[in-house]
Amino acid sequence: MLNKRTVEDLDVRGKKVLVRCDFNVPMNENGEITDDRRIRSAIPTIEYIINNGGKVILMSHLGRPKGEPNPKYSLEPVAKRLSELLNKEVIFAADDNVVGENAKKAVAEMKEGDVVLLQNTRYRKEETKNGEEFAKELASLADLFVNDAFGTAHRAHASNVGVSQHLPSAVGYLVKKEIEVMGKAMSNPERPFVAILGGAKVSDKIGVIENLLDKVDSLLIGGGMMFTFLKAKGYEIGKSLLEEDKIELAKELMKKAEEKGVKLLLPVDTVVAKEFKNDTEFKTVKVEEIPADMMGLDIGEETRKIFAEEILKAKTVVWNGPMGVFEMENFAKGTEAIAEAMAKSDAVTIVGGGDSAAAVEKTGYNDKMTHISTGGGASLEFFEGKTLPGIAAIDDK
Ligand SMILES: Nc1ncnc2c1ncn2[C@@H]1O[C@H](COP(=O)(O)OP(=O)(O)O)[C@@H](O)[C@H]1O
Ligand SMILES: O=C(OP(=O)(O)O)[C@H](O)COP(=O)(O)O
Repeated sequence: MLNKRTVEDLDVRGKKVLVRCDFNVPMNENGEITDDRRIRSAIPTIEYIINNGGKVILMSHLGRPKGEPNPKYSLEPVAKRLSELLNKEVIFAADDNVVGENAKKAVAEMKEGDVVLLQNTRYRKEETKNGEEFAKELASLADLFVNDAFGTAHRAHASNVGVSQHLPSAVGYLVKKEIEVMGKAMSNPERPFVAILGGAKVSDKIGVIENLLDKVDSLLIGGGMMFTFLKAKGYEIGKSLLEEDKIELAKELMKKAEEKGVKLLLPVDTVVAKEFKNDTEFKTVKVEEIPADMMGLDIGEETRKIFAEEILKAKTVVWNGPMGVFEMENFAKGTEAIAEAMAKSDAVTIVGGGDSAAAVEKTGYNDKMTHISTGGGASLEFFEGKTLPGIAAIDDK
């Protein structure tokens, strides 16, 4: 059980409550939100504070704008969507400095039940460095702090960890639910236990494999993650995604898997494309035969079968990271096949991550999963058994 104060332990009436959410939602090239699960998941905490006479000041990051204001990463579309979902006005305090004149004025004018959303916290370079000054600026806006950003709980940044040091703090309903549901599933997982890793954040996530090897029976690797491993095996991977400085680590991990008797399955075939777009020349090739001028954007048909068989034998399955560039129809089949196999299996099935959750939603198999987590990297680190800094920083009960 989570030994942290929750929003219900705070007296929010008449108070300004700063709430850290993870509104890092997938968007298309037109800046439209393609999956609003992370926004919907924040509603219970926001409504609790509104209904109990508090003032809600929301903050989040979106994407990786590298410490500079960039309209591409503005939270304005999130403010609009949230306003529709809450059926009330969400005041968007658009400040390039995050805590600037607009934000201060909007907060000063708040009445009980009002909701203000600050601009993307990653517009400030101090955010990802957990800068003390920025944390104090954020804290100065409010009386209380609630962390409900489960998807960001594996980061120690100013807007989750830093700010918590300057205000009485609690976790929100989403963080509580995620920890309780996944904690239960992971406390004594039924075996075989299969983990599936893919996606594009290769250097961020390859590190979790070491600890996962102590927990799982099989590890299936697809998505952008697969090519660093294939390169480590000595294959040519053409123009596919590669983390050059992780090749050695990939070699060590394959060796460790063998020593520990964990089945580490890599794709045997891949869908390669001329360009990173849907309407381009593409074909399926064996992983030994990736052409130099093409890039792998999905797992192939043979791999889908092998992975599905492994999933159907499992009693517990955790998955983070799409198997291919599922946003493009021609490269979505691998991801669909994994979702389908998980939906058919009678195992405990947990999917995590902003894009993975969106991918599962797109397949329509979302209702067949045991749990869809809002966190990808966060849920992986939780499965590893690591302490999540964003949760550890919150006041104990
Ligand atoms: N082979 C690939 N090459 C490039 N990008 C890929 C590949 N396979 C998957 N991706 C991309 O990975 C992204 C999701 O990765 P990630 O952020 O790690 O997952 P999540 O958000 O679920 O945690 C998707 O946008 C998808 O297009
Ligand atoms: O989308 C997120 O993580 P995820 O892709 O692992 O689910 C979180 O919002 C964290 O974002 P970050 O990986 O840029 O720190």
